[in-house]
Amino acid sequence: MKEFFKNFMPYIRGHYPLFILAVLSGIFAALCTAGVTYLVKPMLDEVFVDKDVSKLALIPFLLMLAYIGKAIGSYAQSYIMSYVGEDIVRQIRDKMLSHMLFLDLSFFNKNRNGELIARITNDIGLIRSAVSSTFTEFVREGITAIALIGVVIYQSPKLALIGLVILPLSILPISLIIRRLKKVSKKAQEKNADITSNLNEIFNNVEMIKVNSAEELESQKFKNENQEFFKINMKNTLVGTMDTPVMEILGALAIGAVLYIGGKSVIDGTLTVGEFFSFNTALFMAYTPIKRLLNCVVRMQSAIVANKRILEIFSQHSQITDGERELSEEIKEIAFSNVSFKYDEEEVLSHISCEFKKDSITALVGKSGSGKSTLIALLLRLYDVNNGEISINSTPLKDYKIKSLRSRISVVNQRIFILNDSIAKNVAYGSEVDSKRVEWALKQAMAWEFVESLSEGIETRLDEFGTNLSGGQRQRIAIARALYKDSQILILDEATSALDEKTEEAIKHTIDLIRKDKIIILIAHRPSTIELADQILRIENGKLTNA
Ligand SMILES: Nc1ncnc2c1ncn2[C@@H]1O[C@H](COP(=O)(O)OP(=O)(O)OP(=O)(O)O)[C@@H](O)[C@H]1O
Repeated sequence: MKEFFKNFMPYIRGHYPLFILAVLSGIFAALCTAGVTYLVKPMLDEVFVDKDVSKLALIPFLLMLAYIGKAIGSYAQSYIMSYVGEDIVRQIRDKMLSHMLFLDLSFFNKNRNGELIARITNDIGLIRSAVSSTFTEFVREGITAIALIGVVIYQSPKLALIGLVILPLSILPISLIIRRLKKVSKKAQEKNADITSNLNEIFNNVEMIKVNSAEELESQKFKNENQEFFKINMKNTLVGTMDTPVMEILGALAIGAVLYIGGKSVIDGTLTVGEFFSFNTALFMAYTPIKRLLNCVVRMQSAIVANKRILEIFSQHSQITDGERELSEEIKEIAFSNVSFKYDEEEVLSHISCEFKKDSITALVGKSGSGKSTLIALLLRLYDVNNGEISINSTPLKDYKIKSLRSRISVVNQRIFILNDSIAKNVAYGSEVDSKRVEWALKQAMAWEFVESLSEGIETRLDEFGTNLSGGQRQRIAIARALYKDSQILILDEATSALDEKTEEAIKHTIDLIRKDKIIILIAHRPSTIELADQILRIENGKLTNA
C-alpha cells in the first residue's frame, strides 16, 4: 500500500487544490450524515417524549437539509475524485507508452504484444478504479465512519466500547482475505494478459487461420483460456466479497450485545430513550462506512498487484545509450571492424569487417538466416554489437545521437509497416506531408499509376497492415516512403521481392538515378538486383566470405 501511494504521489501533486476540495466535500457529507443521526435524539426526546410541537416542523426540516447536504457533498467529492483518478490514469498511460517506446527492441522481442497492451489497458484501468472510486470511497467512508463513531462515543462511551469491538476482531479475517486476494489478483491479471495476447495473435493472423481451416482450433484454444479466466475471476470474487459477510456476522454479534446492555440501561434510567436510539442509529449507520472502508482495502489489492506490474515496466531501461554527437556531416564511409553479435546464446554475426563508401552500392547476399538483416539492425543501433566496432567517418556509432543517426538512414525491410491513414501520410511518415514530394516519391517507386487510379488519390485511406493493397503495392509504398525521406544511406532489404520483373527493372533504374553521393545497401536473393552493385558482400553462417 505504501509503495502504491509513493508511486502515485507525483501524479497527485498537481491536483492538490482539487484534492483539498474533494476532502472538504467529503467532510461536509460526513458531517451531514452524522448530523442526521444526531437529530434522532431531539426528535424522540423533545418531539415525541416532551411533545414540543414547535420542534416538529424544525427537526424534519433540519433532517432534510442534512440529507441534501450529504447528497451534494458526496456528489462533489465523487466527481472531483473521478476527475483526479481519470487524469492520473491518463498521465500514467502516456508515460507508460513513451517509456516503452524508448526501450530496446529486445524488450519487445521478449514480451508479447498482448501482454504489453494488457499492462497499458487493464492494469492501468485497475489503478483508475483504485484512485477514482476506491480512493474516493475510502476518504468519504473514512470521514463518515469517524464522524459517526464520534456520535456513538459521545452518546454512550460504555456502549461504544461494546459496539465497536468488531473493529479489532475483524483484523485477523480481513488480513487473511487480503493475503489470499493478492495471489488470486496476480493470477487474474496474468490470465488477462494471456487472453489479450491470444486475441491479438488471432486477429493478426486471421488469414492464415482461415487458409488452414483453423477456426475451430483457435476457438477451442480461446475457449479453454477463457474458461480458466472465468474460474480465476470467480475465485477472485469468492475471496474478494468474503469481507462483507464476515463484517455482517461480527456486526450482528456486537449489535445484539448493544441492544441487550443498552436496553437494560434505558430500563435502569441511566440512558434516555432518545440517547439510546441516537446511539443505535449512529452505530447502525457507522457499520456501513466501516464495512465499506474494509471493502476498499480489500478491493485495493488488485490495484496494488497492478501497480507492481506497472512498476516492473518502469524499472526497465534501455541498454542502448545515446551518444553526444549530432550526425549532421556528410557520410563518407561506414566501417564494421571485427563485429560480432548474438541475440541469445549463439553468435549470429562473427568477426565481420567491411566498409560501405559514399557513392557506392553494396549488395549483401547469403542464405536465409545467415545474418544480413541483423547486420543492418546493428547499423541502425536497434541492437549494440557484442564485440568490435561500427563507425561512421571514423567516429564510433555509439558516439552519435541515435535520433540523428536514424534520421540519416532510409530502410525498406521485409516487414512492411502500413499505418491506418492516408497514402500521403504513409509515404511522409515521420515528417510533414508535402503533396508534390509524395507524388514524386510515388512516381519513383512505380506506385503512382495505381495510386492515381484510386478515387481519392494520395488521400485514399489504407487499412491497418495495408490489407487493401497487394503485396507488391505495399512494397512500392514502402519504397516511396524511403525515397521521400531522402537520406544519405538507403537500405533495401528484400524490398523488391514481391514485384514483377518489369516493375523491378524500373525501380532499379530509379536507384541508379538517385545513387549519386549515397551509400546504398541492397539485400537480395535475385541476381538481377545485384547487377547494380559496386561491391558484393557474401555472408555465410554469420561470417563474411569473399563473394
Ligand atoms: N530477434 C531475434 N531474436 C533471436 N534470434 C534472431 C532474431 N532475429 C533473427 N534471429 C536469428 O538470427 C539469425 C540471422 O537472422 P537474419 O534475419 O539476420 O538473417 P537474414 O540473413 O536476414 O535472413 P533472410 O534472408 O531470411 O531475411 C537467424 O538464425 C535468426 O533465427
